[in-house]
Amino acid sequence: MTPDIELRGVTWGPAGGPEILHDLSFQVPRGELLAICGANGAGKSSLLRLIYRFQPPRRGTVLLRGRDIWLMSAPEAARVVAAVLQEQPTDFALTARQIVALGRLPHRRGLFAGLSSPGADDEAVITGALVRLDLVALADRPFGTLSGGERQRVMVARALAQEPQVLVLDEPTNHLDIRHQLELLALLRGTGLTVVTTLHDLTLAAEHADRIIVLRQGRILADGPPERALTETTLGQAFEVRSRIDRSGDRPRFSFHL
Ligand SMILES: Nc1ncnc2c1ncn2[C@@H]1O[C@H](COP(=O)(O)OP(=O)(O)OP(=O)(O)O)[C@@H](O)[C@H]1O
Repeated sequence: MTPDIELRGVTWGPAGGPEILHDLSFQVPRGELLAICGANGAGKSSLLRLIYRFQPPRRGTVLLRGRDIWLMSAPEAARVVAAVLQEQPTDFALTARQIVALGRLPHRRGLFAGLSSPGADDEAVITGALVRLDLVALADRPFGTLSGGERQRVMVARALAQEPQVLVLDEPTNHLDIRHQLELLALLRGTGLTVVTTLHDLTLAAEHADRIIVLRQGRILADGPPERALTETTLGQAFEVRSRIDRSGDRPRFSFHL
């Protein structure tokens, strides 16, 4: 089966700046939950921006379900891939429901598509996303009055309302308390969608990801199931710390030292 995402020899750097991502190649099969881990500045967010069609590679190709993402229109790509980013919208006066409704825009057709109000089908999808993220009681609250964790859940609901096949998330557990972190990862798993997410929390990544790519200075240092990708050696190289992994229990326990 064609992988949902494929990078072929992808290199990226900002215009006029140095190369940040170097010759990356990998595939993400349908339904896989892939976590991208690595130190600050390793290139994780830059990599995600290539996958949700925000920035084109300098060299190489990003394919979405076998098609070059830059040969797709922006709405076409947005019907396949939705992103939950660290930056949140600044239109604080919109209600949670209105923000989630923005997820329907790529599905509207016609000249004034963006201006028309949602139809009955859209409303059902929007309500479904609010229910899944436990936001019904907050649906009519202005976004600006919500807590950081509540806002984060609204952004995930907006992405689900987009009805994508691929979800890309940048540190989605930031701002979430432990219960909501676990719920979010269970929810991501339960969607059956292809998920690519950055995660700083290695315990969460080890427990919930099918596969982990460890990035170091814009290169793939390790790529495989958690127990193969997260080893004392790779973690030592990726984060420049001494690490110990205790695998005696039913889940790995990580400890780190300078
Ligand atoms: N548009 C840009 N212009 C200049 N430098 C950039 C740009 N985007 C990213 N960089 C640089 O590329 C490197 C990788 O950044 P990126 O945000 O991808 O790292 P990251 O792994 O997501 O880090 P963090 O864990 O801190 O979020 C950093 O040194 C960053 O300053």
